[in-house]
Amino acid sequence: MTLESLRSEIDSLDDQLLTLLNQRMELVRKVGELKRSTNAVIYRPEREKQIIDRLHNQNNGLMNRAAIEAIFLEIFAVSRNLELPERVAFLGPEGSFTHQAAESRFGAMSNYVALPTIRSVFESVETGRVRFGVIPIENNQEGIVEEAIDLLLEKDLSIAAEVKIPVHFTFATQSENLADITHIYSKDIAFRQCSRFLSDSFDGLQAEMVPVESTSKAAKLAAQHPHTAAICSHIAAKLFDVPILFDNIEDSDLNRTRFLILAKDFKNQPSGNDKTSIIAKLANTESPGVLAKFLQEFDAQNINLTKIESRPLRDGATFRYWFLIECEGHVNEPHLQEILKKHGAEVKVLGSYVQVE
Ligand SMILES: O=C(O)C(=O)Cc1ccccc1
Repeated sequence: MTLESLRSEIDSLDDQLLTLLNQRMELVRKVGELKRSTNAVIYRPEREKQIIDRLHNQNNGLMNRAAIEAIFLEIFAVSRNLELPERVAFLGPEGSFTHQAAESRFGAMSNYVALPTIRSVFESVETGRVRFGVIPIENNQEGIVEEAIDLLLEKDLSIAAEVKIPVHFTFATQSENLADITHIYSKDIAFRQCSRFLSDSFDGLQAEMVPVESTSKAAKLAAQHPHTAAICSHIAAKLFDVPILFDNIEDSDLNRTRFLILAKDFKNQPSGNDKTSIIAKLANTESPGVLAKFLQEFDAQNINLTKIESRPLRDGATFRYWFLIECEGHVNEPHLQEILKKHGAEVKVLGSYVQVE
């Protein structure tokens, strides 16, 4: 086959793809009309998972699961945005890891709003200025983002989905010499994930670590101030035009961060592979065994717990805590309902959503 004929075959396949995509959009539009008449939600992560699973299982071509997922998530996002452009807020500025997490879910066509703090993302979802908000929640090497966990208690939002992405850090600065750097900007959890690089490179030097709201804010600052540096994403360093001195400075190359997609009053249908996040404010935790008995109820119902985090209740001068608990399964399942019914107002479900590997 000549190059010419291969190209013309590709062109003809592209024509067919375009026709098929337009037909698909038509059908999605009809689904949208039906949904609007019943006020149902347009974003359905569990339905998207079902479609990707089905395509992956029947696939016998060159495309692997990641490729199928990348292309179809974009098709889903384009379909939803033709219906009703979704406004999605994220912890900005542009180029943050949260921005990457948001784009990996909502595609290139959504209407993005970069906000300066995690709190402002919660508030814009709360007030309805945006439909979805994306925030970082924890890192697999360094643990939780405290501010995000505390806001889950303070605000009344639901978790619609989780996203996990690998995180690699770049050291960017206008200085040619490390000894000239007076300040290094980054997000607190990013400093923790690069501690070995920092102690090896800045031992004996004077640089001050300055925590700021996000790593892309750090890049923006490093672009404005010559004798400073940022620990940020490669994308943010490029975006704000800060020269890159080192890439991949994280302590662990298995570094991953988990993000949550927040929405107001959002409920997913069961997908068959779900996770549920619960806030537990247990009464009488001064008495022995209250927390232990609560956790045993999950064991008794054969429910696997995947996370427990305690955070201060901040009710006066006491040392009392609330717990963020995550378990496998969907809130509609009877064994989880048993526990929830028993505890009434002590527990609040933040959401059941597709569990991501
Ligand atoms: O600061 C950012 O870019 C964020 O999105 C938060 C964050 C920081 C460090 C690792 C992953 C996410």
